[in-house]
Amino acid sequence: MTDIVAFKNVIKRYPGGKIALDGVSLHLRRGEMAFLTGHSGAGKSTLMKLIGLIERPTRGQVIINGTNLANVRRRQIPRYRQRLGLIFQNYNLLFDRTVFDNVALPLVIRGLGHADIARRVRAALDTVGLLTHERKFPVTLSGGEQQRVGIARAVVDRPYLILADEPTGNLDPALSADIMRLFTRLNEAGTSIMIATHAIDLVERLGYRRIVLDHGHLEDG
Ligand SMILES: Nc1ncnc2c1ncn2[C@@H]1O[C@H](COP(=O)(O)OP(=O)(O)OP(=O)(O)O)[C@@H](O)[C@H]1O
Repeated sequence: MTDIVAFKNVIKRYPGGKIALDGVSLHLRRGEMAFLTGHSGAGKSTLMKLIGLIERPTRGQVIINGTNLANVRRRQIPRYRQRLGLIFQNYNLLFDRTVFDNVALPLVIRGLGHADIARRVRAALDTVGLLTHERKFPVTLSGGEQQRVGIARAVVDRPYLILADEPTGNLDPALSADIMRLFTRLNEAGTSIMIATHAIDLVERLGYRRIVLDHGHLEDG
């Protein structure tokens, strides 16, 4: 089983009638990194939401790491999501907690011991280059640093798949390039990654696979 993500003829129709994905079949192989691009409204976020079980497909199958998501019941969703690294444009950090506590959150929820948490949080902060910032509060960090805290939190529990929706949407080109390099390194360390982005120039420079959506249809992939 080499696919980490498999979509089989997936249709997503929102209440109200909008068809956001119209018969999408795609595969992301274990260890692969790919960029999801396409015009605004093409269906990128919808595709990500189906993987994150934030939405369910109207028809078709979504199979993640060998699990058909149709078989994941509502009460099992938090546990399912624990092994995904979800990264968003607006970082979703807790501003009343330190960098360390933000990154530690998934491990605290999972009930790990203090020593284990400290070791893993520091390893994740080291990966994103923020080891010296662990006692700071997010508000004192730049946008790029805040996004790196979000990435550290997403990778701290060793996800098998990182899903990033517009991770550089609020960053200038230099910081965006930094964040993309960070994803490249995480991928080289073995994590499968899918990144939805409008930053076509960056994607082209990096030379990874592009999955292109156009009005809910797949162009390539
Ligand atoms: N909850 C919803 N209810 C109804 N329609 C929705 C909902 N979410 C998205 N849509 C519609 O589905 C289509 C695809 O939206 P989606 O957010 O997946 O696109 P996108 O490619 O991520 O766009 P963007 O690049 O602007 O974020 C759009 O027409 C959008 O208006």
